[in-house]
Amino acid sequence: ILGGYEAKPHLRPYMASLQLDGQHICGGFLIAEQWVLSAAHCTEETDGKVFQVLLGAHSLTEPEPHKRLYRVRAQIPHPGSNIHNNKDDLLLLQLEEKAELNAHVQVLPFQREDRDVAADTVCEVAGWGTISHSGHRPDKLYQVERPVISRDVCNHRTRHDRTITEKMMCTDSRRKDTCKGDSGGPLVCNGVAEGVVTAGSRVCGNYKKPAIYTRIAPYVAWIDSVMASAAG
Ligand SMILES: O=C(O)c1[nH]c2ccc(F)cc2c1NC(=O)[C@H]1C[C@@H]1c1ccccc1
Repeated sequence: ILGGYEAKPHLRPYMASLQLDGQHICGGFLIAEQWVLSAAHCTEETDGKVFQVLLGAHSLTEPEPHKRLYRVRAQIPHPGSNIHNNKDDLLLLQLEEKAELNAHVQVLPFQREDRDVAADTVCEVAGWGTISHSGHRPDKLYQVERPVISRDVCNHRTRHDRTITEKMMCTDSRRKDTCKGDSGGPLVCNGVAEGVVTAGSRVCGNYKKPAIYTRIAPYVAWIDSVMASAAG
């Protein structure tokens, strides 16, 4: 998160850190007791290794009550996701067991109505991604507020030049922005997850390259069917 600030501990009890060998790789969030939603690109370069999911954390390293690392039973990338573009950049992770819900571990509702969030709506995004252009990796969760920008503005040839589909949305990236390591986390507007930070490599904090999110509402049928089919 660039240009943001340290989050109040445990006010975002849905936040997940996807880890490999104890290292934060991407964000994610709890959408059901046994399911985390993240970004499919985060599984590239992991050569088939399965993530572990840290829930209930504020600090990545310090011992905290209710902080717990969960094993993952299944990782299901959206079938349309691929390494060449940001399309269908979603990943569902089924935890080995139902997460123990408490004040620090909670599910975040996601938008089920497929309608664009109005431009200028101020949403919030949090993560353990880089907090400086030099790539400093924080130990604590950071957050920032960002206004939604219209798809037409985001698709301008000087911005993302017609690559933003109706299944994506954008936020202004002038100074305050998401960055590497924040991918997979939720864009929260009025308390509801509307988007997932895309994990394609992207410059951060440059107003010419707005942040891109996969909108969740267009994928409700896929999410529900995967969760229903794998129900324990
Ligand atoms: O965050 C992303 O956009 C992104 N997209 C990817 C694609 C493949 C892939 F193998 C990884 C990623 C990845 N995450 C990262 O590189 C994480 C490791 C780096 C990081 C940054 C800040 C703080 C902690 C750790």
